[in-house]
Amino acid sequence: MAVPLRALLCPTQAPAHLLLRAPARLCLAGTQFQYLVVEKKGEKQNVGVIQLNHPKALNALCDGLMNEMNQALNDFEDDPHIGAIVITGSEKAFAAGADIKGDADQNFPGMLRGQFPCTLEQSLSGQEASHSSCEWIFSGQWL
Ligand SMILES: C/C=C/C(=O)SCCNC(=O)CCNC(=O)[C@H](O)C(C)(C)COP(=O)(O)OP(=O)(O)OC[C@H]1O[C@@H](n2cnc3c(N)ncnc32)[C@H](O)[C@@H]1OP(=O)(O)O
Repeated sequence: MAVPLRALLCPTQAPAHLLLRAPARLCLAGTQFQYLVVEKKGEKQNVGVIQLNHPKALNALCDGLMNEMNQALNDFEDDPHIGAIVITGSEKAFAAGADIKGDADQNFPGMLRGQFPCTLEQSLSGQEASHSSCEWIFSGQWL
């Protein structure tokens, strides 16, 4: 017996109109995101939105967040349906910069000398070098 596709994707008893209107919250490539909310938005579902989601620490860029960001960016870049990627923050802050609590042995001069674990920067510069068809949009500002 054929199984409806929606039953495979959303095996819940929620009413159909809720299933259709619910945002497409993603676990890209099976990844569970702890520090990000990752969604496809837009009429054509072709805008990848990555929201930093560690508001208790003002979205400080800890290793976990940066690794997840790298994963989400790569997954969107590999998705031929995505034409733009938006990176946004929380209500209070976009991001408070490097995680100065998690990396207790880090200090500002050290970070500036290049010890900052900036996988995002690596990812962005890598994408620039590739033939990416995505536009990048950052929403918000650093504190
Ligand atoms: C190469 C790159 C280098 C860099 O990025 S250097 C920059 C590093 N960032 C900073 O130095 C900013 C440090 N944070 C602050 O100065 C202040 O925050 C703000 C002015 C941004 C905001 O102040 P307020 O509105 O009073 O918030 P709050 O109570 O200080 O912070 C709320 C919670 O967020 C945690 N937090 C804030 N910034 C960071 C951070 N950068 N790394 C880790 N945690 C951070 C705090 O500790 C606290 O949490 P809790 O309530 O549990 O104590």
